[in-house]
Amino acid sequence: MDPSRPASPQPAVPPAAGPHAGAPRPLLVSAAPGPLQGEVRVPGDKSISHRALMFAALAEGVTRVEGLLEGEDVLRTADAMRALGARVEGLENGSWRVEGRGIGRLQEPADVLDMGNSGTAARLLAGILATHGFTSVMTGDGSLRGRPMRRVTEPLAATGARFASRAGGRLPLCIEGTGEARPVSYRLPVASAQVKSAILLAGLNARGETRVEEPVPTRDHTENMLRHFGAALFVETDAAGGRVIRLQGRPTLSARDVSVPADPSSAAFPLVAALLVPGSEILLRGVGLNPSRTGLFTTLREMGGFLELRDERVEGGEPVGDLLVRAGALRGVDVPAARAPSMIDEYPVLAVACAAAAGTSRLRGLEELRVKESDRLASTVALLERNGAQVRVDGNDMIVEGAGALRGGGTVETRMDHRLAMSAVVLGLAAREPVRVDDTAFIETSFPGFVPLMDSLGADLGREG
Ligand SMILES: O=C(O)C1=C[C@@H](OP(=O)(O)O)[C@@H](O)[C@H](O)C1
Ligand SMILES: C=C(OP(=O)(O)O)C(=O)O
Repeated sequence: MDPSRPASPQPAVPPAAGPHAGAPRPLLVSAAPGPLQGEVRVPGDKSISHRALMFAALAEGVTRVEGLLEGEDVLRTADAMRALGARVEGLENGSWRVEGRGIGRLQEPADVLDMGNSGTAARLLAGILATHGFTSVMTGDGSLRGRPMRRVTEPLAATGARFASRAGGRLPLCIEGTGEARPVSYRLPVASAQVKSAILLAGLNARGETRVEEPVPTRDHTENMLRHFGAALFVETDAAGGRVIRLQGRPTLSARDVSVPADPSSAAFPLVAALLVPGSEILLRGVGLNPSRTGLFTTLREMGGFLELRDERVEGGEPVGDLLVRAGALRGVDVPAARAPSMIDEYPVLAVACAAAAGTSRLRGLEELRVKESDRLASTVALLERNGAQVRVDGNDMIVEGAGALRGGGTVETRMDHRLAMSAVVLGLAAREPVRVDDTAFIETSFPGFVPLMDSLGADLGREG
């Protein structure tokens, strides 16, 4: 349903000003000097962090958020909520204080809202802005300006909001919001938590019931957090696993404290590195285990990976646990398409694990990878091919011929894509020959402190500059 992306993910116009407008940060990654060992906690969950700031800004009262991801993507959301009149302050150690304004009471921003590299920030915010009675303009960096926005503007237009964008529905986007919004009823044509969330956020300031039907379940952090802040939200699940979500419009959201678990999508990188670097054993603490996010863990176990959950508990309404990972031989795997939403951001690093495994892997139903920070189907194929692995695309499936070992030796183009950059680092740590990564700067969008964290486990990155 989205207009096709340009063949090249290169920006049509220069990147917006921001940390990534600077010089690229290349890295040469050699095989880890020894086993990876130690205990770490990866940064806070990106999806939950964006939502915590947005809901807190729409709530009445003061919300404290603990463990917020202080990555570039989430800081863009913090800036946007400030520009809309909420008081958002970073305290110390990942603790944040947000003084909300209440639903429908955000103020017109004085300038263009720059959402940087973040699809989640842009799409969820579009939902909020659609049902506020002022006009705003949103842009992003060269990657985000290439990503489809019609998937949210089309359903949101049913509220009465109006949108004007660049050709193909791309940013910059002008949003003429309405304070008298009609509620939307929509069946998602694509499995996207961002689209679902944009509609629900718009529904907060619409009179009556907003209804979203998702044939394939996607991450449910928006639903959980809406309930946590006091909205009346009802979810029905059908026999095939599809869901219908109904939200009563114009609730009063009340400030509530939020505790953000460690991001399972970030944990994926040290996790796969530890499986692949011989002799490794690491413990990943406090990892989010919401079942809508754990597809990678299931898949790696099916490949024979040693992943042991310890001390499973509930923190801030989300299941979390410590994950013990031990290196060992992996075998190829067939990943069903229905699992894709629960591990959508983990395919590049899973593909690295598949290339190192023995036997063929088939990763099915990956059409959504084409519209991420880069065309991740193409960029993951290039990552593997440049480093001596055999891989091909068949329709929307990726087929990786695992050789039982990684050669390396390639230069990886990361294409403004943090997950590609981190997957390339993991590949380099487990390969025979060093891997050159053209730019690691974008890692800051989701995983600040990635290089020092990997070094604390013994990766010894950047030895050769
Ligand atoms: O809702 C969210 O927080 C996210 C949803 C996913 O995107 P889609 O909704 O496009 O699948 C995911 O790729 C992204 O990193 C975060
Ligand atoms: C796809 C991703 O994020 P977003 O859509 O928020 O840019 C990601 O983090 O892998």
